[in-house]
Amino acid sequence: MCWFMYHTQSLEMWVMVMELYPGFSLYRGLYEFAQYAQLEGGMRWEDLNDSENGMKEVLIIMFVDWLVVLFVAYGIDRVVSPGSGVRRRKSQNSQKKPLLSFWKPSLQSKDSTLNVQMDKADVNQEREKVDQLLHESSTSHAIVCDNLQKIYPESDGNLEKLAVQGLYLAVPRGECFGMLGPNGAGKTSFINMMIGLTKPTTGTAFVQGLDIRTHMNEIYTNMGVCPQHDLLWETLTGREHLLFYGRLKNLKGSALTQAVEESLKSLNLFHGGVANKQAGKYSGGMKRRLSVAISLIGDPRVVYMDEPSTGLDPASKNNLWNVVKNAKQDRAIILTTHSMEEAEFLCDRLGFFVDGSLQCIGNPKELKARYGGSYVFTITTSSDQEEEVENMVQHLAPSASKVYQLSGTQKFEIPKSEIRIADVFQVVETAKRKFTVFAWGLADTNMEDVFIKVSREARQSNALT
Ligand SMILES: Nc1ncnc2c1ncn2[C@@H]1O[C@H](COP(=O)(O)OP(=O)(O)OP(=O)(O)O)[C@@H](O)[C@H]1O
Repeated sequence: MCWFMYHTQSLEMWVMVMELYPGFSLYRGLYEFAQYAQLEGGMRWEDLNDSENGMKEVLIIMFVDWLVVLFVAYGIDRVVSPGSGVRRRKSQNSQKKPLLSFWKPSLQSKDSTLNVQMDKADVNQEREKVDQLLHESSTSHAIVCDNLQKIYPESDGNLEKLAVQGLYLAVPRGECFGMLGPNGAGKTSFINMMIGLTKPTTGTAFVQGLDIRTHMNEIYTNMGVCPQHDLLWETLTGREHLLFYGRLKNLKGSALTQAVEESLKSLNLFHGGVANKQAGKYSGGMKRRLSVAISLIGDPRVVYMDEPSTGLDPASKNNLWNVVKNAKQDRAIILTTHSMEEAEFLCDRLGFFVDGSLQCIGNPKELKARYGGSYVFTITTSSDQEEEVENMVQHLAPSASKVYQLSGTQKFEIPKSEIRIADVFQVVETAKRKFTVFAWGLADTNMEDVFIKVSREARQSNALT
């Protein structure tokens, strides 16, 4: 290499070519620096013009190299990263551009087509709605989730966890959307992404047209949250909490005072000096009501409530439901709950989540009709009569299936198409003449049956795949 340096004049062209390799040009530059280091003052700017050292060429070549590598890396990134590629293709193909520039399809919206299970017509329909909304200027939907996904990385011996899988969801203003699902289904993980506590692994969501990945600060001014666990200051009173959060939402003066007083009254925190008591001295139910009041203060357009009625007595629960029902008039509410009664009472639409993915979506009536094409027949006799009862039910409806049996109590699902209610009465009356029937009942499918059915089917299909 050094020999080469001494003979640069004759081999100038070759050296220039070799300098196109960044490693060589770096070596050449360092070599020249080293030569000048022996002189007094080292290398100066004017020395760049010295044709003897070739430093000027080295710098030009390095700059050109940097530019070329930059563009090559960008190109490779566009080709290798699927999301970017999709986005480019999409914008080329798209005739209609979204008016809101940030309402663009997220990185993986098309690539995940294969992941969508084609048999979930309602879930697919929701996805199509999201796709359509993303290409329109419509702001009718306060919340739009575009292939939202959360993966918790492997840590402390725990395996990687896919908590939310490619979720597509559009919630319009004026709707209360209920997220239902067994423990660990991913409901809280979803809410945590929506409120900015965690970042989505892929995909995104738009709240009032603002991207949760980049515009969370703007979103906060229009968002209310009732977290799963109350986040309250022990030493502040209920009123002080509401004044604090009201100010954060830009309420001032009489508007703030009025909003706080109304909020305290509506959630039964006003009378008996409760409003001026420190939150640390509140009961669990009072804390919960204060959390709900905080989530609604300042008239936020979007509210998330994670199991808001946990720990409330029946009267407080009823009161809370009325507050939420009134509150949803002009805002989008996403609510998670384990109470099917609450879900049915409050929510316009329900989504069932199992293992992080949306299994079905629709209004409570639709879901019951879809998953509940059967009656639930329950009968209690002595254990000795179980077989006879089973035969009787099989005779009544050959497709009936037993779902539960314990000490003489049996539960059957009977397809609605196979029986008339009058027939069931007749069969039971006949049975009563033969043996003792302690109790019996015939019920239409309720949301709990839907919940159990959806969870069971999803888990079975997950186990198969
Ligand atoms: N920080 C975390 N790191 C790793 N895994 C997590 C983390 N948080 C949640 N999980 C896992 O992600 C899955 C979803 O949890 P999540 O709390 O979202 O469920 P959930 O539906 O809200 O449950 P619940 O109804 O019990 O509140 C669970 O398996 C949970 O163990």
